[in-house]
Amino acid sequence: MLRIAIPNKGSLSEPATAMLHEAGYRQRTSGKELVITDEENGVEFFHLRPRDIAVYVGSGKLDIGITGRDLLMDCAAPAEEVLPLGFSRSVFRFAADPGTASSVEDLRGMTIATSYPTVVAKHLSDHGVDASVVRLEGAVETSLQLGVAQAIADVVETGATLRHLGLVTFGDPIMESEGVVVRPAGAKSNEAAQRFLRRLQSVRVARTYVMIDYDIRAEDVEAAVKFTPGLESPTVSPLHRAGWVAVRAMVEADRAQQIMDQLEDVGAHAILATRIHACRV
Ligand SMILES: Nc1ncnc2c1ncn2[C@@H]1O[C@H](COP(=O)(O)OP(=O)(O)OP(=O)(O)O)[C@@H](O)[C@H]1O
Ligand SMILES: O=P(O)(O)OC[C@H]1O[C@H](OP(=O)(O)OP(=O)(O)O)[C@H](O)[C@@H]1O
Ligand SMILES: [Mg+2]
Repeated sequence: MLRIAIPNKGSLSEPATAMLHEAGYRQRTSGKELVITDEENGVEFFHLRPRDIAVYVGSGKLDIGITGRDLLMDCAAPAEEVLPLGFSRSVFRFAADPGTASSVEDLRGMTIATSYPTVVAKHLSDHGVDASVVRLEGAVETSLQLGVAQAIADVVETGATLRHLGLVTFGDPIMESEGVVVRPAGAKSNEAAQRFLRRLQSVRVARTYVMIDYDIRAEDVEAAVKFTPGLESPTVSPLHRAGWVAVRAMVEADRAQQIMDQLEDVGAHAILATRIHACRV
């Protein structure tokens, strides 16, 4: 059985579970189930704290984990990212009261509060900045008001928390993160692990593309397929109505509306965009 760690709570939990469900794996029905066996797929899921996942995987106790790239970096366990998953995206940044600092160099001699002390210490040392790092579990922004630190380094998703407190970010982003699949560093590839990765990859592709179908006069098809070249080549089939064809091709979901406008302009009719539930390409 493939033993896989998945986040039991927090920002990663719900999107990770949704992706695994789409990939055809049985998921827990109650938040209290900590270990789930999916006999049919030969997989056992362990619901663990996101911060602990790379530690378990790095120690070799579990074969695979889903966690955040920033959490992986912060725990410094011998685990490595093998597949980015595209959800729980965030940017990790310095922030402070306006006027405190404008670059990482300005932090020399200051105290920085963060829940990711390893990531911050490495960034400071990479920039040759000598500063203190205080580790806090959460609500890191409040440490400024309470005088525990002069600056913070924290996850910024929408920026609403910082705006609410009148804080500003400064310096280059420390890192960009998203949900990732991790394996023990240097782990040998095996068929079960590869199959799991292929399934998740197929969900990513299915989410990235939509299927576009349209009807068009045969003489206009060359103009239209320029906008819908497909992954290999679009499917063009004859229609019962003489002189007309139907075209089918995958396009990037975030460009679908723009492409539909272009297809209309070259004479396409009955243009449909359909979500792809699963795919192997
Ligand atoms: N708004 C956000 N707040 C916190 N983490 C976020 C956010 N958006 C994305 N993430 C990512 O989620 C992971 C952190 O998840 P984690 O469960 O440890 O913290 P959390 O979602 O803040 O939950 P909690 O604060 O309840 O522990 C990191 O990889 C982080 O980059
Ligand atoms: O940019 P935003 O969309 O405002 O999101 C970022 C905020 O969300 C997280 O806090 P969380 O709510 O997880 O509380 P915590 O600090 O206790 O972890 C993070 O630590 C920031 O404070
Ligand atoms: Mg949090």
